Amino acid sequence: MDRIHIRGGQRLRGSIRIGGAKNAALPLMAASLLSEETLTLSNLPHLVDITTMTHLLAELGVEVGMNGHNPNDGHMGRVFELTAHDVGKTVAPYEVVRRMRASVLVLGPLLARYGKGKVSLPGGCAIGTRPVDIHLSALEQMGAEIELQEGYIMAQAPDGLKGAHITFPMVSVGATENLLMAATLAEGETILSNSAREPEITDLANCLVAMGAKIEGIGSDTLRIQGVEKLHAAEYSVLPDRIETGSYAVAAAITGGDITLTGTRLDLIESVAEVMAKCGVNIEEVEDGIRVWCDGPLKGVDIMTEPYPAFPTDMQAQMMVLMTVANGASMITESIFENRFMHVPELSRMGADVNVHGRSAIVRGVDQLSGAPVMATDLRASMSLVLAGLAAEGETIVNRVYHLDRGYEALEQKLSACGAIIEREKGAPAE
Ligand SMILES: CC(=O)N[C@H]1[C@@H](OP(=O)(O)OP(=O)(O)OC[C@H]2O[C@@H](n3ccc(=O)[nH]c3=O)[C@H](O)[C@@H]2O)O[C@H](CO)[C@@H](O)[C@@H]1O
Ligand SMILES: C=C(OP(=O)(O)O)C(=O)O
Repeated sequence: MDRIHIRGGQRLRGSIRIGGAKNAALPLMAASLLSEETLTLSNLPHLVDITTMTHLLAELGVEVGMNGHNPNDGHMGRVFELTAHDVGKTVAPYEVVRRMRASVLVLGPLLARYGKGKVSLPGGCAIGTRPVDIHLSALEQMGAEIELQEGYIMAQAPDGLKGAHITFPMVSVGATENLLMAATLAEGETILSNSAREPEITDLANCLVAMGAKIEGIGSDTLRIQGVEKLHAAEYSVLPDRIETGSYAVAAAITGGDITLTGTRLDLIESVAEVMAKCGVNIEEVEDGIRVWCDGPLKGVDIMTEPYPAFPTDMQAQMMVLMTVANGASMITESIFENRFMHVPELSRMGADVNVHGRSAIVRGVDQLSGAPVMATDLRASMSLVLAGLAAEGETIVNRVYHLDRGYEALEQKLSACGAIIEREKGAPAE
């Protein structure tokens, strides 16, 4: 199992290229199941989750052509050509789904295209129970018959999916994506009210439109979809990763550094930039990206995670680390997931002063974090430990790096190019 060694205390300076968004790329790849023609996706990031989705799609009979980079794209990401010939394979097995919850996003497309799908229940994970009840009951409202058997979702719609007016009982990114994809090929009109509005959903909707789908209300919480008979070939470039952008923005701030993040956009991280500005961090838009620098003291700011456009839960752990070295106290409230403070005990081992009370954490800033061996528990918690390590005095060793590889491409290379002392130890003995 790999580990990451970091020697903290370097001011990071330089430039980091932001990759395509993992959380946009995964649904976009699933969307290839909706058409027998080729979906060409560019700016795909180099991540384990993308490999996992590739394996799942191959399992479902999708031909995946990997075409290297697109020189005209302006991005460094990979280009995949995904062709879902009409092979009718409809089983997403446990062995793949257990590695990545986003696998459940194949269910809507399978039902819409083939009228059936058998997808392993994803189960919970370190950050919460994460049920898929909202996905299932919404698909039922479109005429799907669904049973749970031996850990699998067995779904069928022998007469095809029918348009429906669905009001989601709570905002769910995955349920909005699954239903949006399903509705593109359903009979008649579907209205999705109380939809999630994350930029990754807008990206999916825009790609579906490029494939011939009829969607109105893109970017709003009400999506109106007129089902069509078939979708066709399209080419689409994945939007920049706003969470990778925010994470490296924190790296610049916490080290008193100055980093230009290229291939990304300020409007994607507005709520994060707002918090950072209140905290005393400088952020400005530059050509092809943003510049983040910090040359003064940091100030504690309160944060509440909520659905987009509010502050994203996927930036909560990283922002908490910034607060651990800011002046004063901050209250961080996590309203999306019930168990997303797993990084707190590890940060405390590095000298942070954080107290968790239910869904809120009180962070009291300290002068200096100190390096320690720590254990990563989930993707963003892992990044928070890397960020803490960059600011800490001495050496930090982050164990269980496989979480990071799900969501951060070339992490050590990107950070060391800005002066970080960071190294991966390959195949360290199991902890
Ligand atoms: C691959 C991907 O894009 N992952 C993102 C997606 O996850 P994901 O799509 O799983 O997150 P959701 O928006 O669905 O979850 C939000 C909340 O709704 C609950 N819920 C969700 C569905 C359901 O059927 N029943 C239910 O109770 C969840 O447990 C959670 O408490 O959005 C999250 C919230 O922005 C992000 O943290 C994840 O990084
Ligand atoms: C929680 C995340 O991902 P997933 O939904 O794939 O677990 C994340 O990207 O922070």
